[in-house]
Amino acid sequence: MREEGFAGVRLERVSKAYGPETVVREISLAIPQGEFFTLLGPSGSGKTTTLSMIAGFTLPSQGSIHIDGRDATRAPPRARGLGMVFQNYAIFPHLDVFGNVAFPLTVRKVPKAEVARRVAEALAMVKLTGLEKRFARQLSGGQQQRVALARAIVGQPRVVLMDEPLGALDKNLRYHMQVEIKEISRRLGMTVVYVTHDQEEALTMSDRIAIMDRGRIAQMGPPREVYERPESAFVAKFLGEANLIRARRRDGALRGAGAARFEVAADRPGLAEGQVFVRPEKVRLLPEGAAPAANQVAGTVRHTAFLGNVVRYEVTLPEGEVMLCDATNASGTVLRQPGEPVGLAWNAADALLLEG
Ligand SMILES: Nc1ncnc2c1ncn2[C@@H]1O[C@H](COP(=O)(O)OP(=O)(O)OP(=O)(O)O)[C@@H](O)[C@H]1O
Repeated sequence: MREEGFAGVRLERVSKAYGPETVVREISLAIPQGEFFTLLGPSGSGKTTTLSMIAGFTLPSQGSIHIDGRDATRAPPRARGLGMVFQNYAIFPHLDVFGNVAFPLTVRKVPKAEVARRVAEALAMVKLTGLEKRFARQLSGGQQQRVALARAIVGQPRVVLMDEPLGALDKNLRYHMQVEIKEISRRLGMTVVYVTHDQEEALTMSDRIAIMDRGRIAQMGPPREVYERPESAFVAKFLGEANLIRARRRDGALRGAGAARFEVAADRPGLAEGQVFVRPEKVRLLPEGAAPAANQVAGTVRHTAFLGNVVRYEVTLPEGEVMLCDATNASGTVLRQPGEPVGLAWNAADALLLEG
């Protein structure tokens, strides 16, 4: 049954329980055709289970799944028309590169000449032309991963599912493959549902990210939005380093860290106390100690770490809280030493008040 108006992948209040344990709770989402959508979350948060329900390997306990306008909730995996790439490549050891990539076509009995043409195209796309006769054991990890990718796209599926496909690769190759996967998916206009626990990977590749926490979607949005505008301390901390400074409302103003006054973007006057969130790269070191202006705190350098492009300062605030400040390593910057008093400042536009 085709639904009006929505190509892509849609989940409607999907849950999965194993015995008494519910591991995915009422997830609803709509991934439009052509979107690169990532499920990001800590281990055990339900990412793989969700992807597996979209793939058809796991049946939802409740809810429905729609692919390309059709109710696919109970359709067998092969009827869903999806491409898939999983961790550890899982390319067939008894087939050469050509055989591996041709596999989805040969099982569908596609004519030989067309198989040859489409395999050649897919291999060109992942830059493996010339390696058709090699077997898995004669390929590097990255090359095996490309074979898996070529196999997933050779049937020209509209939707491709990927579960930690780059998990086994080293950092450089990982980055290279991230760019390549993103580029290929854009060129082919594919919808990609991607699972990772690597926040940098999610930020780099995705059009939208859903951050999962114990079977639920904690927040969903474009990378920049979820990074800069987290709605909870969980999301703030999961997506990189976050300062979360305790604050209470007194006489209409937010105060904390030695009575410093805080101003935030989009204040929530109904919240009597909470945590002020600001990313370390938005925090500046003041030339002298803190002046009595809003969003300035006085502290003592506890530790410094040279990270190459930035110097990370850990600064202890009056009540013992620790704040991180990533100062750019511009030439001529004088490093502050542990034990030195410093002031820290940030803009209200870069700060949020979160519950908790
Ligand atoms: N077949 C199963 N039977 C019982 N429990 C399961 C089964 N599969 C998964 N679970 C549980 O469901 C929860 C979610 O698992 P899932 O694999 O979806 O998490 P994940 O976010 O993908 O984690 P990871 O990043 O470690 O792969 C976990 O607590 C897991 O133990």
